Amino acid sequence: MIPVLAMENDFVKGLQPPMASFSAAVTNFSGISPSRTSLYPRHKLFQAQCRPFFLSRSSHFLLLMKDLTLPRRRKTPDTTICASFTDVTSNVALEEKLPPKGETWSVHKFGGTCVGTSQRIKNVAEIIVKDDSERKLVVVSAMSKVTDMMYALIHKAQSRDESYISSLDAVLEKHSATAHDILEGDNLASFLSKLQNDISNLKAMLRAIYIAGHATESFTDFVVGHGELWSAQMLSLVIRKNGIDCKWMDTRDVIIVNPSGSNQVDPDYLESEQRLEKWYSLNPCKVIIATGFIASTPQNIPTTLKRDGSDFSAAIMGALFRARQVTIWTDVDGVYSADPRKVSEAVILKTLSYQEAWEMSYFGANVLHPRTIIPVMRYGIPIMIRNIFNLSAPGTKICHPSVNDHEDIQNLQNYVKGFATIDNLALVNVEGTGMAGVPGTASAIFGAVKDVGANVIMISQASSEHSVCFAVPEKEVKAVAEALQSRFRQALDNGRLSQVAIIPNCSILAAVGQKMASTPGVSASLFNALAKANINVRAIAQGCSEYNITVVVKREDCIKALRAVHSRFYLSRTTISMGIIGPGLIGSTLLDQLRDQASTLKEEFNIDLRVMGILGSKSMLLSDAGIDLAIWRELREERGEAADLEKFVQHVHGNHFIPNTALVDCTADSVIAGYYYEWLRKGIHVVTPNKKANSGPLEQYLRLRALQRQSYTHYFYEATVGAGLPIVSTLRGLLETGDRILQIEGIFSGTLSYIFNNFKDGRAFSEVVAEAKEAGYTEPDPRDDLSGTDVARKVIILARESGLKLELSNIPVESLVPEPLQVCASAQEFMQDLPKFDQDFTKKQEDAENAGEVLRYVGVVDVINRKGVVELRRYKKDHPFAQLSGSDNIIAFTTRRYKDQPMIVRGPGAGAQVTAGGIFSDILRLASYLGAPS
Ligand SMILES: NC(=O)C1=CN([C@@H]2O[C@H](COP(=O)(O)OP(=O)(O)OC[C@H]3O[C@@H](n4cnc5c(N)ncnc54)[C@H](OP(=O)(O)O)[C@@H]3O)[C@@H](O)[C@H]2O)C=CC1
Ligand SMILES: N[C@@H](CC=O)C(=O)O
Ligand code: NA
Repeated sequence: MIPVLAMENDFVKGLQPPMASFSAAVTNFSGISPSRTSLYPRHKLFQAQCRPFFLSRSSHFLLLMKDLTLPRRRKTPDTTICASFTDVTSNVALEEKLPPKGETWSVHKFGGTCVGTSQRIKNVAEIIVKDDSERKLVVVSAMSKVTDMMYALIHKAQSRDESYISSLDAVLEKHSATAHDILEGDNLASFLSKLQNDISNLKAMLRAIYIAGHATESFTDFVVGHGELWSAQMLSLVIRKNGIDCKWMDTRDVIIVNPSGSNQVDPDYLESEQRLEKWYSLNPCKVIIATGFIASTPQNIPTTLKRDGSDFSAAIMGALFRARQVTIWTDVDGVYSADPRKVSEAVILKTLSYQEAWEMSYFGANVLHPRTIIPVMRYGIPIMIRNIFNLSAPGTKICHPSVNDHEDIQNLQNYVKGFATIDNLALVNVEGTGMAGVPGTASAIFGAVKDVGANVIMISQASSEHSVCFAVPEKEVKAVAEALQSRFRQALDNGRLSQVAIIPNCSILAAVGQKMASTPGVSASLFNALAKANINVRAIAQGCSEYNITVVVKREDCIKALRAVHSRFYLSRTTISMGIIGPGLIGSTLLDQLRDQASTLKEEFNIDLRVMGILGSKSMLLSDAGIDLAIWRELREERGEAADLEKFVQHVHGNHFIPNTALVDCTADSVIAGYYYEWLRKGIHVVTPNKKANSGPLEQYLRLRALQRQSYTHYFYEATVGAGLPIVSTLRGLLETGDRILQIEGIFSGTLSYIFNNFKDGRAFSEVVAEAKEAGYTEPDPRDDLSGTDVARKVIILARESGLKLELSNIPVESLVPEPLQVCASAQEFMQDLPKFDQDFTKKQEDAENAGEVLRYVGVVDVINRKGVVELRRYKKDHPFAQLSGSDNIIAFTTRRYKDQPMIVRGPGAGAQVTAGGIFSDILRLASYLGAPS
């Protein structure tokens, strides 16, 4: 029995060749006789030429027939027609060899890019060969671009473009070159011969299409499916070369589908299963390389699985084999929580439920097409999305959610998996009092929409029933509006409907997640994030499916909205947008420390610090996603712009996607310090080593601290005293736990400590000062250290912290700056002239030395007497203050609890590393206040 399967009726346009000749031609060729004799009785077949154009177990034949009865003036289809047949009669006695029961099969699908080059085909083979733990069915797509090339052949042929011939040569060349790269000997020869044969058949078929000026759907499907046939054969030969028991499968022999609506097909599982059993009985093996994308109709006409066909093939095979797992190999690490081109923080999702994957793909995320999920979902077979170019990435697993997935209510990511958007939409709002309580209104509205063939993407109706609002693609909205105007003309005229309004330029933002909609707080967080980003929501829809909340926003707001909601659910609560002001010695050291520690903080503590801007006195560098701190200096050189404090602050804080902002002031500038109040009021946290704010005018200081206490905005300044030493925090700890400070006495200047620790053995004072400056201990202007001002500032900071209301001017300070140098115009001039006074300092030092004492520059906060003092004192050599070295600070807290023995903190109190470390630990303190784990 030979059913004639593919006589293309529309192609031959009613042409009816005499069956006798037709039949004879077929019989002649293959020794098989057609069963239907009623075909083409009116026409005379002039010439029939049959040859197999693809040989598999089902042989397809190409029949070129010249029909003499066609009127001469008709150019198309001229005198040649085509038909394809499938021989399903050669009923070879089948041994019942089914895919072995009890054996685990896994299904793998490799897309076009995975088999795009010879090397990639080898890589795929390696992945398959390496793991022999289970039997595998491997679905392959055509090599990348080949399917497009094949469609182009059809297009060219039917548009009578002769270049289809050279394009076909290119197809041949591509596959032949690949085969030469990966195959050898008999394998190569047999593949090339099949390839050559296919190409000459295709040439004949394309010629027919060229003549006809038309290609039917099944002809097209037949031609385009060749890419898969060739890639599957090549891959199977490479795998067999590795000694693996491997066969290739033309899935047109196995997967049977029925057309189901526009550009869709439904698999016939029962029939496919039977065909698989038959196929396997003839081809038992451990590894099957199957063609993706192509299938047959129940009448054995070649067809395709349409869009995303190879994924669908894999899913169908997964279901037919009851596979342990279906792995879709692609070129991305998995499914992202949002489009990574729009949201740089998008993350790869570890798991998705089938429904979530479904929803995400509906909204355009690069996930499996919903229909590819259905076959495997039925059997609960997990789908893995893996990156063939990054085998270390675990990928995304699509499966039934585990019961534990929803236990952790705190972790909102369990509820909202991802976000997706659809652009170019318009909202239609049908409004009027006449709609309420009138059955059939919705039906009339959507009936009118259906009549113009528009696709309704989202619907929302308030329970007051006064308006129905829905979204349609922008390009369809005009027709929809006209249809509604016409359908409701009367209602609009008599006022039952007040308007049919169109809101153009809209986008949909969808949040997708299992149980999201039924979990308290999730939608609140979503809308809160949108509100914070100042995004107006035009319409809302939440299906009862609970997997999706959809909002409509203005198109220009869409990416901003997407980023805002994504950050809300995916960024750590301790993501901080930071602006570093003053990339001098301390600021640049801090940036380098941040660079070195950022990934550890993110991975281990979930603290995500993003430097969004660096501001110097002349130039600044801004970034939207965070400056690459490995190259911040180069970037500043290349892309720096003129410094603008207002723009800088707006940039760092104006980013709605990052929940927290911190400005880190590493200048010594009192003007910058003057902004702290305003920043704190805006909710910007401030961290600084700059002493100017806390030692400035008392009133300003008190205002600042009062604001800090009232708000949840934080202000940290540990490095202002003792650099990285825990001085401010120690004092706070004492005070907050109810201790009473009596006195704080210490060496507060790293510079002066260094100078007096090293000013001995006949060394010149000026030389040691230069050393301290060089070591980075001094203030930007070293006179601030030598004058005692810097120490006085520290004394004031601690005094105020202890509750004393003192001004800087209340602290008597013994300056070490020689009187004549107090008027020097610059720090440089001061350093130049300082040697002139070396003798005076040497004298002081020798006097102390002769008395068995050392010079130490100390500061004292006398809390009992509510005063402070800064002076050069002499201490016996066995005094703790005499034991210091380097830039050591030493601070003794005498308190009610530490009265007999003061609490002492000692260690290096100046220098770039320790100071930047102190600022860094303030930043981390801020992160922990914001909720970072301890
Ligand atoms: N050195 C130390 O051991 C310690 C220092 N500190 C404090 O750290 C701070 C920084 O000191 P250090 O790094 O040594 O000083 P530097 O002079 O090396 O750096 C100061 C930086 O601030 C920048 N700057 C100054 N004014 C402004 C402004 N208005 N806007 C933007 N940027 C400005 C400067 O920019 P530009 O270069 O363009 O002029 C420079 O980059 C000081 O407040 C100091 O008291 C605290 C504890 C210890
Ligand atoms: N210049 C200061 C630096 C720290 O505040 C010092 O020397 O202590
Ligand atoms: Na400190």
